[in-house]
Amino acid sequence: MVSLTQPSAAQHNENHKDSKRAMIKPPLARWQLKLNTSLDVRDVLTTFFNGITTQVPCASLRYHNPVKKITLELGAAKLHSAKYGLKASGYDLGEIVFTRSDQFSESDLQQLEDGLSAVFYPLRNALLYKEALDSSLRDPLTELANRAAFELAVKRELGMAKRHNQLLSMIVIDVDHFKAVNDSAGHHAGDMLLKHIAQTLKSTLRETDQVFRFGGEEFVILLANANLKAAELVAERARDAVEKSAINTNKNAIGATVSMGISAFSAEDGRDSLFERADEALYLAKSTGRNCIRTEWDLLNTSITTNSKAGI
Ligand SMILES: Nc1nc2c(ncn2[C@@H]2O[C@H](COP(=O)(O)OP(=O)(O)OP(=O)(O)O)[C@@H](O)[C@H]2O)c(=O)[nH]1
Repeated sequence: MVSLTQPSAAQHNENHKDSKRAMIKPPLARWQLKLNTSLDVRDVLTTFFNGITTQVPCASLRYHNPVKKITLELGAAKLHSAKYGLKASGYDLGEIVFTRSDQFSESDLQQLEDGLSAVFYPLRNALLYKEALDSSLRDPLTELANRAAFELAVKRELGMAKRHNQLLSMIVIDVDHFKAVNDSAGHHAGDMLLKHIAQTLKSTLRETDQVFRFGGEEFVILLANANLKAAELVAERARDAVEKSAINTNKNAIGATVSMGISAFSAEDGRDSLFERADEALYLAKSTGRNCIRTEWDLLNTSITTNSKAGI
């Protein structure tokens, strides 16, 4: 049984509950049938919004789910609103607010409620699917996006960079002498340190920068709209933060340093060439002292033969 709560029923009065409901349900409208054809939250809500506005004219729909951190706005908000909390059998799906210029009548509100009953399960399924998708793209130890997420992101970012002639930089990061941490402090401490490094890296980045656990003790950062110089500044901030931080175990504090290699997108680049140059620069950083940053420019000035370290 779906229950719709109205946390701040802008104008909805409880009396409508007394109004007689039709005993025989009308056949489902075409848009209601379509609700089950997508598992994308925005698609489901867009289908719902387009459908419900054919029955109850609305200027906008705002969906807010604080638990899943989703806020969607369809249309442009107007003065009058009707707000519903979506809850059923243990599921709290957040809230939906409809707005328009003139007040909603009792019969409008009734139709909105009927429509919300139809969208509840399609929306729940889309949220569950998103959750499953998100978890398959997240590394459980560090909670960073994982390698599969990296492959999707790099494809998307390269496409954007090519289409719109935008800048894109890649930073490949490897923890220095990490094997020694495992060997001396144990795997559990190693895991805690990796988790800590992941969070330290993330904390030095902007919301729009993307950091991934590429594998083992390797991370990758993708910086949209950043050239090599800008990426170097970001990398130096992250390197410095890792060097200065440590975790406390029962016995002592354990710290680490990281080495980094950077490449910047150019028109002829694909995923592999961009990654290879960053990876070669990382190898150069490893072979010239560690705890430092090298860029693809540095590769031009060195005669060191590079072997791919992080691999593809
Ligand atoms: N605890 C822990 N260790 C990991 C994990 N993934 C990879 N490792 C370890 O990371 C270590 C990487 O060692 P190496 O590739 O030899 O490199 P390194 O010791 O960091 O040395 P350099 O990269 O040359 O500075 C190995 O001992 C792996 O077992 C993990 O999830 N947890």
